[in-house]
Amino acid sequence: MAASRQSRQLRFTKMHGLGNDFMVIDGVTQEVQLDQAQIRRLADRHFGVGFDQLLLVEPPGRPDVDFRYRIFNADGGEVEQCGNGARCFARFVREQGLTRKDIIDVETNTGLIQLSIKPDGAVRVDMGLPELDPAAIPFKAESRELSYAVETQGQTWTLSAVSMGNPHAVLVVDSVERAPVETLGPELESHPRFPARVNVGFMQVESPDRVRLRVFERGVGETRACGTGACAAVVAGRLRGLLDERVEVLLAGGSLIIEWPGEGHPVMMEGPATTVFEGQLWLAGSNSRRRPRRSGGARKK
Ligand SMILES: N[C@H](CCC[C@H](N)C(=O)O)C(=O)O
Repeated sequence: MAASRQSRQLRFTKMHGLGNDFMVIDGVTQEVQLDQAQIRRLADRHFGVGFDQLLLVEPPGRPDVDFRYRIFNADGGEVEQCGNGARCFARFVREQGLTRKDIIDVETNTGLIQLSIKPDGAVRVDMGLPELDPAAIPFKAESRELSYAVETQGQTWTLSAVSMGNPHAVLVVDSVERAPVETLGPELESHPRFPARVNVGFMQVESPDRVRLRVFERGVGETRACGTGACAAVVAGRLRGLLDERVEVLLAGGSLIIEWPGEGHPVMMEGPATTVFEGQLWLAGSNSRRRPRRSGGARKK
């Protein structure tokens, strides 16, 4: 029977990690059904809420984790990982009373990550092992190299290719201010050698323990910060012998601490997560059952 179309409400929280901003939705106590077109409209900074990514918190799909966490870019596409989002996720599930844990195990589309909420409110994330095999990034290359020559705009660009669950191209530049982010970013984002498209990082090495980074994100454009981009940049820089094990990554929205001992070890990321406001969405849609709220929070009529 065709469900009657009536508006339905969805609670959400607006958050950011160093200015990379998110709409976070609790899909544990609410039933969430959003299609790509709805996500794109919600991402619009004039007709919707406005965000770089939408983060959807879901119940775990396996007994050894606390939650599942899904990520959608502003263009509506679901992606594998989001570093700044992971930190905001940790803060969100605590603030919403969905957990009381300080160490949270989370399932994402590319595997498990572990989030640790520190007493000062910073969140430390084990982002897992970087992937450097071109086929797994994915990136079209004959063999694995420290860097690759990629042709576009009639020029040859030298870049590293790294996956943190999501694909990243990293270019070393003399100055992030002068880097061709607006033109080269979109060219490389959809370059045919990256079959799943790619996030494009422009890294200026100030010293072995401090870099500046701008990222043109897949499915979004340039963001104020990119957590997986910071991880990928440090991996690329270390492999090229430019960086120490612990690096401060300076982004437009602030700085992250990234630590990577080397191959065979996970990349650790530490940084802030900020809650900005809570809101209520009115969505035209079919009847929907609201999942019973967890104990202790009967909704007032
Ligand atoms: N645009 C990315 C997802 C978000 C990554 C970024 N916001 C982060 O903090 O890691 C991609 O398409 O893979």
